[in-house]
Amino acid sequence: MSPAGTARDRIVLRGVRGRGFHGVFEHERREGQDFVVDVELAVDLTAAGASDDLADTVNYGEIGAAVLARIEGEPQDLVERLAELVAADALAHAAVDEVTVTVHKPQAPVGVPFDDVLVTVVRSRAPVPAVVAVGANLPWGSSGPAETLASAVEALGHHPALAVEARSVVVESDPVGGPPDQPVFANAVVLLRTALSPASLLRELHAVEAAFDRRREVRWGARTLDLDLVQYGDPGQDADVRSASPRLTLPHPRAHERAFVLLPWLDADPEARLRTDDGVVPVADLLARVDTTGVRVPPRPAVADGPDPAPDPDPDESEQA
Ligand SMILES: Nc1ncnc2c1ncn2[C@@H]1O[C@H](COP(=O)(O)OP(=O)(O)OP(=O)(O)O)[C@@H](O)[C@H]1O
Ligand SMILES: Nc1nc2c(c(=O)[nH]1)N=C(CO)CN2
Repeated sequence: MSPAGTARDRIVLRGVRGRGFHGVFEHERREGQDFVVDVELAVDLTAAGASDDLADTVNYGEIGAAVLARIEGEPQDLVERLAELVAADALAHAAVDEVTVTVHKPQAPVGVPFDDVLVTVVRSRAPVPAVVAVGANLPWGSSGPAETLASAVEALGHHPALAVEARSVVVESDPVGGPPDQPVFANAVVLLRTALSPASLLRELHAVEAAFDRRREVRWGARTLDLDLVQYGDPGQDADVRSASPRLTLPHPRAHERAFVLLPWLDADPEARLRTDDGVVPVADLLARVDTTGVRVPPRPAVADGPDPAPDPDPDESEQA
């Protein structure tokens, strides 16, 4: 059974054939032979089925071209290695949750009559860090925005495919953009770890929004809950996913200029870094560049109960003394 949140739909490309120079023996490296590759991708096809838009799925032509480039590319000793490289290429697509790759080597030097020799690898994603910005400025039932954020983070923590690693302080922030006269926002940032693909993670975030009655009527309008995927993967290791698709843009295109994201993010992770047009920049530096006047951090609760502080001297009495 697929792990929770992992796509059950499939895109299958069979029999991509090319001449390669992979193999352990010198004559294989010199003369080359045919390699045939099958690829099966686990991708959620719901959005593409509804929109009829190629941007909502994985283009099998791109997958085929990448497979052929690997077959014809740098020679590897083992078909296992070739399969591993094809699998890694497929998992670089933001919509792919899992991949199964079979490499056939029908002219392999087996030494006996045979039909085919093949290896199959099944690869899913290793868990990676992801950063989610949460916001709310409408009540949800009897719950105020800050309470809703706490419940939403709890819901994320209960998801079997998500681990909540840290959560920030909840800040109060003046609305940025959107219709005038909106209520103030509660904003926070959550650090997750997940093996879901970016596309599946966004789908699960949307499901949590829907559970809190999120409605999309006006751009940047008031909302009971908003969950934005700010970053997927670690840019410090050059291992973050970049995507220009309007359905899922990564990193989030406005995070670097939003004090209501940067300030709580720095609270949750003082070492945080974000990829921007200027490269990978510490969030502390980005925060220093933006206007933070509309974002208010609640006072920290006292560490321990102690005696009440001495009252301020009454100014009238001091004057009389
Ligand atoms: N990184 C991302 N995180 C969340 N949604 C994204 C992202 N990139 C693209 N989107 C798309 O943006 C669309 C609008 O999302 P949403 O209604 O949450 O926007 P918003 O929160 O009002 O505005 P903003 O994107 O400026 O935060 C969604 O349908 C989603 O597919
Ligand atoms: N203060 C504040 N302003 C916003 C927010 C938000 O979460 N907080 N979200 C927006 C769209 O996501 C637009 N404007």
